[in-house]
Amino acid sequence: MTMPKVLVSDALSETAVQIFRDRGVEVDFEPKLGKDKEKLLSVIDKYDGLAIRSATKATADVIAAAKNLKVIGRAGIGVDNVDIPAATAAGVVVMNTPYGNAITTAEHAIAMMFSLVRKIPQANKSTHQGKWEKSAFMGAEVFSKTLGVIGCGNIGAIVADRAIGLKMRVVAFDPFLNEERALELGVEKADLDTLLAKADIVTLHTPLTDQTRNILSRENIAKLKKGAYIVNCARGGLVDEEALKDALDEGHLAGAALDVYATEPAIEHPLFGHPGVVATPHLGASTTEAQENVAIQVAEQMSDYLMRGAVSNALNSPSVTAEEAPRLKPFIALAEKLGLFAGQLTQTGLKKIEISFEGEVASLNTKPLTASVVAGVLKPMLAEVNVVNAPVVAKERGISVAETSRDDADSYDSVIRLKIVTEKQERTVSGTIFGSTPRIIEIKGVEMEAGFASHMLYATNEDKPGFIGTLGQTLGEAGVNIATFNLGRSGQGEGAIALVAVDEPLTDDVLEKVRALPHVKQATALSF
Ligand SMILES: NC(=O)C1=CN([C@@H]2O[C@H](COP(=O)(O)OP(=O)(O)OC[C@H]3O[C@@H](n4cnc5c(N)ncnc54)[C@H](O)[C@@H]3O)[C@@H](O)[C@H]2O)C=CC1
Ligand SMILES: O=C(O)C(=O)COP(=O)(O)O
Repeated sequence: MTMPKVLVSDALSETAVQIFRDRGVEVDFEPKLGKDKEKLLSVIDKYDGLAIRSATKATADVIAAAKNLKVIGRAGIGVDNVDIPAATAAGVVVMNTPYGNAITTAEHAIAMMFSLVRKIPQANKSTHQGKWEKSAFMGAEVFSKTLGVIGCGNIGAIVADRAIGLKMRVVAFDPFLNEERALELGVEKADLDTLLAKADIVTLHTPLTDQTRNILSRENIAKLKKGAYIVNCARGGLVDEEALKDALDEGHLAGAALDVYATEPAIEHPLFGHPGVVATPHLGASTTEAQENVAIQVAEQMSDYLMRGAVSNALNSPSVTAEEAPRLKPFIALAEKLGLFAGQLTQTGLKKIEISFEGEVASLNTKPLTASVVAGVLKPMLAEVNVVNAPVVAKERGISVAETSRDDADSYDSVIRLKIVTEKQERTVSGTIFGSTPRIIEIKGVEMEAGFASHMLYATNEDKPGFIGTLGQTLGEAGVNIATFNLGRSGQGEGAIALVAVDEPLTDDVLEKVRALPHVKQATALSF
């Protein structure tokens, strides 16, 4: 195996570099490269992995140029700088490092809140200038004030906890926050309008998505109490910056503390220089501790994926632990091959893919197996499909995917059964693992015992004497060498199946000759 190669294109802690190397991954550490889009585009095709923070924009054109890319690792939480649909379509796993910088970012939000209400940055500047403007910096207490937390996930919950420690009241708006969790955190769960009406200080902690973009719109800013404050240590796009400026200018808001901006790096900004604004340059995650955490985590996760196939904290692919990966490997190969088998026989009108995991395989993590089956089924029809995007592609095309499991697998240790339902018919195929090799054990209800080969002939015929001879002769005359020949039938004289492994691809000409043989119902060339 050649060593996979990773580009670190943002200012990650160098600890990451050592971890990559220790785990057998080659690494180029270019902490400023991500800011130079042209350069990134020109080198990215050399890499299997890309490790980033927020400065590198992994846009669709970068992903398209990254011909060998398998994984993007975000040493941090927000992935709004990664085009996840484009990555998914290209089969690139996108992972982040949740939790690693959450405490640090929550602490920054609390620090920003105090900076805001006690005017610390302004007072600091004035005092350094020798002005001693004691009366100019009258502040406000946070004690018994209401903090409105928009987005009460990892960071929001830590902010709420710290605020409660400061004896603040906390109101939280988060559609995914249930009553039990709210009770556990000691926060009041509210809808957005209630939060806006009650909060003395609002702090934002949602990801930037289509649903959250502009969540503090002009209209919602107007709903805040007069004299309220806004703290934004999440993403710039969550707040209407123009409306925020107007609200500050009009005195509707008392101040805003901003760590993040709609466009970054923010060199110029309508709010810079505003007396009511405290600004930091996206420092939320910038502590030694947090950067150490996220660098270690991203390097471990990316190495585990590139070296062992383990997937953790992926945003577009099911998780596979490092322990599971080697056990899953042969079943992933079987799942994909069964899918390919069915997919190559299915031309149109695919409606449903049913997968049954039986025996030991049912106790494994079957999500990646299901994704592999679906990718296999769709691949002959859609060249762009891969294990990462297969579930999404199936959904987009209205193909339902159903998965069942059962502990028992009759006379095998493990069986994967696949049923394809099209507008016209149903087709089944099942397989198992012998040693670590995938084998077919059933096709259309007919018991078989066959391996997969690069090139195969699949024929259905009437079970009549002479078929094997004529088929062998036809292939022989065409110069096609038979590697293995497997036959099965549902009963004497009934429908029969031939699965023949051949040494080279079958031409249309040969297939036509096979189809013309007596008793042959259909013949298809398969490749695996
Ligand atoms: N300033 C900085 O340096 C940093 C900023 N961040 C930002 O903070 C964000 C939050 O991080 P975590 O708390 O770790 O993420 P998380 O996923 O644990 O929490 C996000 C919460 O937002 C909620 N949410 C989603 N849509 C919502 C909506 N429409 N309205 C209200 N709530 C909604 C979710 O239910 C979830 O509970 C990240 O996505 C990132 O953008 C994170 C780290 C550092
Ligand atoms: O983790 C996040 O979401 C952050 O915003 C941190 O960004 P950074 O890695 O400091 O560029």
